[in-house]
Amino acid sequence: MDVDLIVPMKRPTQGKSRLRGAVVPERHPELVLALAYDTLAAATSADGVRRVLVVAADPASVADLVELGVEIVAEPSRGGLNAALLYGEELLRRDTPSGLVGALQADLPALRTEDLTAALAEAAGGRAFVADRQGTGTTLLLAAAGLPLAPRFGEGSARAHTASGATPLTIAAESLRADVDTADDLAHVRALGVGKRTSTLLGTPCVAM
Ligand SMILES: Nc1nc2c(ncn2[C@@H]2O[C@H](COP(=O)(O)OP(=O)(O)OP(=O)(O)O)[C@@H](O)[C@H]2O)c(=O)[nH]1
Ligand SMILES: C=C(OP(=O)(O)O)C(=O)O
Repeated sequence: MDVDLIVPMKRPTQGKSRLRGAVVPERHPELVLALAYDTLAAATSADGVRRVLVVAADPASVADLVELGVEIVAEPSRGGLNAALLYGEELLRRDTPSGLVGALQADLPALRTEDLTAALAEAAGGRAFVADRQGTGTTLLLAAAGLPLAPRFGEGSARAHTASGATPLTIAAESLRADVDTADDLAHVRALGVGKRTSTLLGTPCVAM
């Protein structure tokens, strides 16, 4: 069964504050959008992914992403990241009550379709997550078919997801663990090879998808 993914996004002017200074200040929102664009370009092309729903603090500011075939909805209130994910889950479940849903971070610009597909295969319909390369955060959380996602994103989310009974996936999936929060993370994904938008913005070689 294919998965429907929820991708949360703040306003690009406000997101990725730890990355400020990586590009000149007026291009910061463009960088945040480029990271998301490349993440979603891979996610929408991956085998095993059916729908991608972006839950945005400000849909107009991320409207460019529509050309990738994603749907964009406004988060209902300022409840934070997990509230935005729960809202996305509610919408997806309304359409497909017994389907598979997952939450994917929007800051994985080196994401390769095969890493995402491999993670979905290892999860095999169970509640599972992929920790970031530091082992503390979460880049992908998958619900068991028809059961709650129960997102616990935020600091130390890998531990919180384990404590809540989710299975940590063990595949290498390097590109799926390479989230970009800091300048060090950005250097890491540049070495792995980022997608087209981020590559063009930063002037690095592009990953072959
Ligand atoms: N819709 C929505 N998305 C959020 C919210 N908080 C965080 N996100 C998104 O969740 C993802 C993970 O958040 P972080 O990796 O901490 O990113 P961030 O908050 O932009 O980064 P920092 O400012 O450096 O903490 C990013 O894609 C954010 O845009 C929220 O309140 N609403
Ligand atoms: C919100 C999270 O993202 P980050 O650690 O990238 O801020 C998380 O990993 O739960």
